[in-house]
Amino acid sequence: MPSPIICPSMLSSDFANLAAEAKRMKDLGADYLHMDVMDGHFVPNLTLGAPIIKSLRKHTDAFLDCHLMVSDPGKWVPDFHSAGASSITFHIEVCPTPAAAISLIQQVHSHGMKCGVSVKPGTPVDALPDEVLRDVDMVLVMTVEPGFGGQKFMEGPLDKVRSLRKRFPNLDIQVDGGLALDTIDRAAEAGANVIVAGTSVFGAQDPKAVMESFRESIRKHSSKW
Ligand SMILES: O=C(CO)[C@H](O)[C@H](O)COP(=O)(O)O
Ligand SMILES: [Fe+2]
Repeated sequence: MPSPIICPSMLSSDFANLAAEAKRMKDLGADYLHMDVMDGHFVPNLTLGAPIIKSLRKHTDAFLDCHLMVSDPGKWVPDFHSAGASSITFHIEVCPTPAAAISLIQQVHSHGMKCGVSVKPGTPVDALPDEVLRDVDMVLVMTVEPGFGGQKFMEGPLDKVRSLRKRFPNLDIQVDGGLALDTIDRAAEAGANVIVAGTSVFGAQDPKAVMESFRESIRKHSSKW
């Protein structure tokens, strides 16, 4: 049974103190640090790229879970590898065919990184065929439109989580967007075990308690998956 993996989204951290924020989250129990990479093209926002990952890597041995919201992820794989990224999650919407997705997954793996594949809220689960899912380490089901932190959680995408969990009982299924104390149970019940949260963790009085509640919710629901 997949175990809980809690990933604070550094998008909500104080970027001017990124190394200290990373250490704080690790010390409070984070499993992964989620790094939102946006190119101003695939999504209408710009955030960070490989140079920031490289700077941060000098200060932490944390698992850097890089969510690439970019139109041409393959172009950036070598840079993220050299920078010290632990994993790359790309969006299936940028792949013209399943073969293109499989080739990208192979490229990421050949650079020694884990690879995830993500779907936007409006993308059907059929966009993720078995031959793609067999090759990935994680699937990311977006529960907001990618581009910005602090948005309202969307319930609809949880049907995709349910269907993926039925098909792949051992797969790491990540959800991202609007995860908080009032939404975690729905995501965990549906079958998500990897939780990204920015606003609800960084905005909390007690981020450690929030992360521990997420973990508890997954433990509670995973026995019924
Ligand atoms: O990928 C993202 C946005 O595209 C972020 O990871 C996500 O929005 C996290 O922020 P919050 O928890 O505040 O919703
Ligand atoms: Fe993200």
